[in-house]
Amino acid sequence: TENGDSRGRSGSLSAPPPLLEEAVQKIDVNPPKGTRDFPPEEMRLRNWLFHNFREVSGLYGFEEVDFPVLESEALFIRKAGEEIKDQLYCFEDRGNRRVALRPELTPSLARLVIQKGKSVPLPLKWFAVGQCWRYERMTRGRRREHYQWNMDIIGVPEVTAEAELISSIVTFFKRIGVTASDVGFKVSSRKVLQEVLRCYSISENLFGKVCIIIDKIEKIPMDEIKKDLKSVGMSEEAVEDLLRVLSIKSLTKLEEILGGPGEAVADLKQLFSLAEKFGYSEWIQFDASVVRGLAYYTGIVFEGFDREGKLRAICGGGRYDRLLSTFGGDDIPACGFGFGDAVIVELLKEKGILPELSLQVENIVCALDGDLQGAAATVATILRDKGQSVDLVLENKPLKWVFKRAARINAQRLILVGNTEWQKGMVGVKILSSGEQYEVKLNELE
Ligand SMILES: CC(=O)Nc1cnc2ccccc2c1
Repeated sequence: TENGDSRGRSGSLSAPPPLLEEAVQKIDVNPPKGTRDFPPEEMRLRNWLFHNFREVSGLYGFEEVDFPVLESEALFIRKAGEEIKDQLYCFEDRGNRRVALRPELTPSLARLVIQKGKSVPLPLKWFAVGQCWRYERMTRGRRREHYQWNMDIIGVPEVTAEAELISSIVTFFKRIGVTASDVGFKVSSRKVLQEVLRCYSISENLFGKVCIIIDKIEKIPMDEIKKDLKSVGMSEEAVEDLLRVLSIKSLTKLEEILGGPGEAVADLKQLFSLAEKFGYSEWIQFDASVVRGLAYYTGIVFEGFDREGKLRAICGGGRYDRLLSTFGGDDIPACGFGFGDAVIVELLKEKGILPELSLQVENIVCALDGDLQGAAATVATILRDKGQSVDLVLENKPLKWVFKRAARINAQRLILVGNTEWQKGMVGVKILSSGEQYEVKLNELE
């Protein structure tokens, strides 16, 4: 304040405290249920994770895209009974439009591909990192938002696309110190399911529903799975046969049971041979029980799991060749994956390999007395113009306070602007790690 009194306007005894227009009731300083704030430490970890997402995407030649968090509800209305649909964070906006906070990114990506149409030559390799939402009854105390890294290849029907995507996730894991003994990928194909259902002449439109029921195999009791499968129209025999096929863990066995080489086995054989060439064979295994909980997958599906079996799926994805056509687009083949920001952090904590990320400022600059505040600002600007980070002390503080702050912000150097030095066009420098102290001409400071 003008009179230099740091007590603020109502400091002086004469004037009464300013009347508040309305009594401000204490607001809840916590974020809404199921959501998170990102204070500096958490934000450093999130930035580190997203930086690795982006670096890997770049290594694979993918381009970043983004979409609104708010989408038309119609994008996510699917009739296969997915959990993601009955947890849709949807509402009617002031224009009476049915809208939703996106629960996943793939439908938005499909919408953008169709919108771009012929103007973007295929194949497309796009990635996105975006916040996704769900409205869960808080009974389960689970989060209502998380960030997902998605990578998608649009316009490639061959299994080389899925092999490339899995390779990119392996690269990501290796970058952050996660190995093939920590995690693996269970890989299967929904064509396995298709071939079994076809033997029982079960209609295609049941396909999505059956997948969603099977995805719950490890989450609900087996007799409930059987009941659900019968309730969508499968016979006792069909259910038994399907469950037997789903327990298969070897491709050779699968080929026997399916009575010969079909598309499913051919795709999977090609994927496993490509995995060999990419050098990630030890990371993947065939597991017929993997179907994933999204109705639109049509072929290869995969999910990253922790080998100790303590955590939920780390990531998941697969081929979705029909999604674009269900949105009225052309019949364009596509595949992709989603990688959430929650389980991976739990895994890193479990493995004790969370990165040490601290704030690192190169300089802290402070004026040794009040009338040198301007000079300190000049010094800060000189350093900043050279690309050096500076924490400029903005008030008249005792040196003890400055040293304490320098330690807290992990400053490498303390630049002291004092009268005697300033008169000679110099500043004091103290290297905080070694304690070494010297004076330097302002124009020689680098
Ligand atoms: C472990 C976790 O936080 N999962 C999570 C959290 N929020 C979501 C929000 C939308 C869709 C899926 C979600 C999944």
